[in-house]
Amino acid sequence: AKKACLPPGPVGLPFIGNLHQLGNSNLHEHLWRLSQKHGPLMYLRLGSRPTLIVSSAKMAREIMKTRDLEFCSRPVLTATNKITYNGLDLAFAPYGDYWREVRKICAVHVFSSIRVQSFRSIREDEVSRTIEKISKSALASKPFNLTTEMVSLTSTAICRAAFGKTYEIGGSDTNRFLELLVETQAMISNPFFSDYFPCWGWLADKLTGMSYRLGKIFEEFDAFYNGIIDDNLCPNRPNPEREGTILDVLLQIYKDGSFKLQLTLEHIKAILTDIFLAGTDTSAITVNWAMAFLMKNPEAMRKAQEEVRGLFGNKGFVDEDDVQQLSYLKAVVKETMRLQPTAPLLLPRETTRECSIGGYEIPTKTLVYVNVWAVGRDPENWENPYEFDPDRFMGSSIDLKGNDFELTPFGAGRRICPGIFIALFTVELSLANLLHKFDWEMPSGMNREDIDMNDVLPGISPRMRDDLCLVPKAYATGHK
Ligand code: HEM
Repeated sequence: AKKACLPPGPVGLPFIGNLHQLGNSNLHEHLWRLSQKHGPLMYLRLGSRPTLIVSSAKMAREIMKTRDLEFCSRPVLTATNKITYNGLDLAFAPYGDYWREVRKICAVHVFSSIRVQSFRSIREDEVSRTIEKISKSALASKPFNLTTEMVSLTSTAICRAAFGKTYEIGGSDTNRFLELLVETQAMISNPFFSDYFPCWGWLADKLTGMSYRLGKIFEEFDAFYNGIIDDNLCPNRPNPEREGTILDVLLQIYKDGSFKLQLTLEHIKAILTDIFLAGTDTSAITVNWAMAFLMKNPEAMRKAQEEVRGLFGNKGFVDEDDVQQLSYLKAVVKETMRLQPTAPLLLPRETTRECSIGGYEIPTKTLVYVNVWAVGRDPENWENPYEFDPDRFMGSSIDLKGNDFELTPFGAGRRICPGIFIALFTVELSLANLLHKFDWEMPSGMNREDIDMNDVLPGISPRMRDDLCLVPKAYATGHK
């Protein structure tokens, strides 16, 4: 029989494979360096898991388009499996009938353009409240923490879309819920031994206390959801704020059984967890990276501000219709996501069966990471790849919606991010208003070089270790 030829990769150690070769933070950068030596299809063994790292646009197209069906499952990992009620969600469910059905339900009822539009007023309202807060800070000429504010904005907007205004930030329940989300992000960024050493890993996870912490987080989430669901299902407590929320819509499907798949409350809770985990930090972090790039590139900042002020200088607020005219701003977002994609390795995928690609054999159940951070810096695709230059996208047809494989920060194919439009609306609207209403300066005693974009906290969506604190100066626009 023909001997399977695995893609090249660094030589590993017995037992742990290549685990010891992975740095802790900037994993994407580390893998990029390794792939420069070994090629755009690189094979690693993480403990007992075969792993493929994909680092070129050509190979990304093979994986997410040509061979998407073979590469579109997800690995069952300890942390995500637990918090998604054993994969009853959308993002971490393995490929199969179940995932197809849930994806369909969500495409129609959660992510459709009608639904996304129905939450427009929430986004605009939350952005304008943030702008008011910043205005106060501008009056006092005080530094403003953009990082925490953006997280608060996106979390509040998603909470309102999911549950209604009743559960807005400020209530102690919701604050605890948001803390839980932060703890969960940390949990899913931390590898569990059981993910790589199935025989004894569970014991190690128990000894390190990881299993216990995970169980506690899960119980708290579950209790929070139970409270909200009871409240929603209680006929004696009608509340117009809840109508049309994501939870309301999913509970309707649950009650009238109108889908092929019988939705249970556990499915609903798992889907909500996805929306919170995927939908809050990601958009906030993207705005944060964009502002950091603009601070370091004053010429791009000037152009972006001139555009939005030139077109809407006489308005008090730039709304979502206006944003559609801001082509330079959209180029800034693309350029940000090229150089610093929010999820540099996308979400992990897993092969559904053994297959061959690029002349190599890939075993079934191989863990697959597409390194879009590496693709964004590949001189094959980009001129002066390390330069932040939004102009490269002006007049270019490259979009980030999964059609152009040199720029796929939202993934592509069957597993592409279904929240892409919610995300882009949120990011572009926030950024447009931050630039329209304020000039931004470094706090006294600091200069632009002090913004350290290389020192990042590890995770699916790495973020700068230091919060981005800037001094806003009100720019006189027209009337409200
Ligand atoms: C800037 C913001 C965002 C970025 C960069 C982002 C990126 C991604 C990426 C890279 C994937 C994996 C794609 C793949 O495997 O090919 C993904 C999946 C997903 N995203 Fe997003 N996302 C963002 C915002 C959102 C928002 C706002 C929501 C929901 C409200 C959302 C919900 C999801 C879900 C449910 C999945 C799983 C889809 C599946 O596996 O079928 N995302 N996202």
